[in-house]
Amino acid sequence: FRPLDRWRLKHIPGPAQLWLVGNLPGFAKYGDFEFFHRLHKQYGNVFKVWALGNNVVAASPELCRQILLQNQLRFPVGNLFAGEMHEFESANILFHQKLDKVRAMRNAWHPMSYSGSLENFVGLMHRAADKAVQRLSAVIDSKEAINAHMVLSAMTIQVIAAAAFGVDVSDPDTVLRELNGTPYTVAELLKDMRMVFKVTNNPNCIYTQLGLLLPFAAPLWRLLANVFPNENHAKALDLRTRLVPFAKALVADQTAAVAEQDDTIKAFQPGGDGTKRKGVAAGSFIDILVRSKQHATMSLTDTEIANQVYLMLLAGFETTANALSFTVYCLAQHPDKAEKLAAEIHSQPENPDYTTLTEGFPYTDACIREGMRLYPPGTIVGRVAAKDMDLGGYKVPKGTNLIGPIYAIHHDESVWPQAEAFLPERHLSDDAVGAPTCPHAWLGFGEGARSCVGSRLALLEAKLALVHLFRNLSFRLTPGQVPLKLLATITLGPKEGVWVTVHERKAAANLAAEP
Ligand code: HEM
Repeated sequence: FRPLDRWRLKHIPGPAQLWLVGNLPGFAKYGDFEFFHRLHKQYGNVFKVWALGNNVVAASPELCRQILLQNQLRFPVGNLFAGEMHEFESANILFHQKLDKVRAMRNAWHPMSYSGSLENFVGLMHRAADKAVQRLSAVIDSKEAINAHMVLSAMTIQVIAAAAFGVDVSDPDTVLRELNGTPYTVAELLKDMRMVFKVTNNPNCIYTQLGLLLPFAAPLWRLLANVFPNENHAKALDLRTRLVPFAKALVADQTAAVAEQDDTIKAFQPGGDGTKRKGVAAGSFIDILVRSKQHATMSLTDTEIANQVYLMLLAGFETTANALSFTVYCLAQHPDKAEKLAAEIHSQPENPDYTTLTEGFPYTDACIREGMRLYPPGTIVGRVAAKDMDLGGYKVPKGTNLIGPIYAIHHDESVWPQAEAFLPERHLSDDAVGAPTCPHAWLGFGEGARSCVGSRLALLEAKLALVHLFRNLSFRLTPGQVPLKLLATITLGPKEGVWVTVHERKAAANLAAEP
């Protein structure tokens, strides 16, 4: 495929490529994160690799930053949906190919990260974290192990559902709306949200692979996917038939409410009684986006708004749950660090407000950053070269796919001394053991004009959850989880969960002393 591109990259080192499948066997054998890590050790900071196209990899912090700051578009991905869903799918910011539209979408996301907006979510996060603590406490001091990853996913899914839709999701039986003549409940919404992640751009789906490999032939893949849908595509379509109309209906309601300047709406009214208007909570993401329509630089269509909300569900819960679970895993392995964390938590008020949370928990922050360094939920970032560029002395032509291998950079001994050790202190001082040898070495949320728009929300939620979890509880890993089995799909997650026994914190010192 694309022999001319291959020829133009022939001066760049890289592993031998097999006919037709290139380096795909390496990805299949190791997973992308580990494969890039190995190639980095073998070929240095710039190398090429063939995975559904030619890619050049920038594997040092400086070069990775260079590709992220100089280029703004990601690789195109074929749109596999037809009709109304085609239009919906085209509004996805991740792989949009028009920069002015991408900027308008990002402008619309920004208010969600303002302190005032985040402050609004703190109460909701406290309640969700309390619930997670209750679920974990149910097995205190019993021999029963619990999958912390499941509990934490349930927590982040609740927070994102409420933050995105402004919907109260505390009662699973609440009917949110009539959709296609049948009631759509909170339980179904949460189930669909879990499914969104599994079926969207699923790398194991043949049509997704074809769309990545040959995006210009998207009409053909679309035709095949719709005439001969495989299981993944059928599920992706099925859940869109509920989530997309649901998001669109809320957008329409809120548009009408904002037009009427009806700021009295405070909560979603399930079913409606004819006198109360349905609506979403003020300050929720839908509300923020709908209000952004009044500004020319942010203006999005209703379909584009619905797609951003849909993406918030996709990007917003699994990533945060994985980051948190990895941090809990590391802390369970290192009781001394967990003690230090608990000491910081006890030095602060029990239910800290937004300002205390952002300013008063440096060690908690450092634990999350260190968990995300060792196990970054986003293992790679991608861009397309906007023009010919010099990358570490190699000429890279315009249009080349560029990859920043976050996991490989985070595990590079020359950048992070004692790279495999869990050392939160390295994020607190330049003199600490294990402090990075160069700036910008931590890339958990990407960098530059396309970096993660949800990073502040994610960090706030993760921090607040740790504060609740480690105030009164401590965790021990059940045997057989070191090293942790990992699963790399769209994100990096724990393959079989993170299984722990749960104990009251006062018992932690004794536990640490146990063999
Ligand atoms: C710990 C949790 C999270 C991690 C590790 C994470 C990681 C990332 C990474 C690595 C990128 C790509 C950045 C780049 O290309 O430079 C990204 C993009 C993005 N993230 Fe996150 N993310 C997290 C949470 C969230 C949350 C909570 C939301 C939404 C509320 C979100 C929404 C997005 C969006 C919309 C983009 C695309 C931005 C664009 O295309 O311009 N993420 N994220």
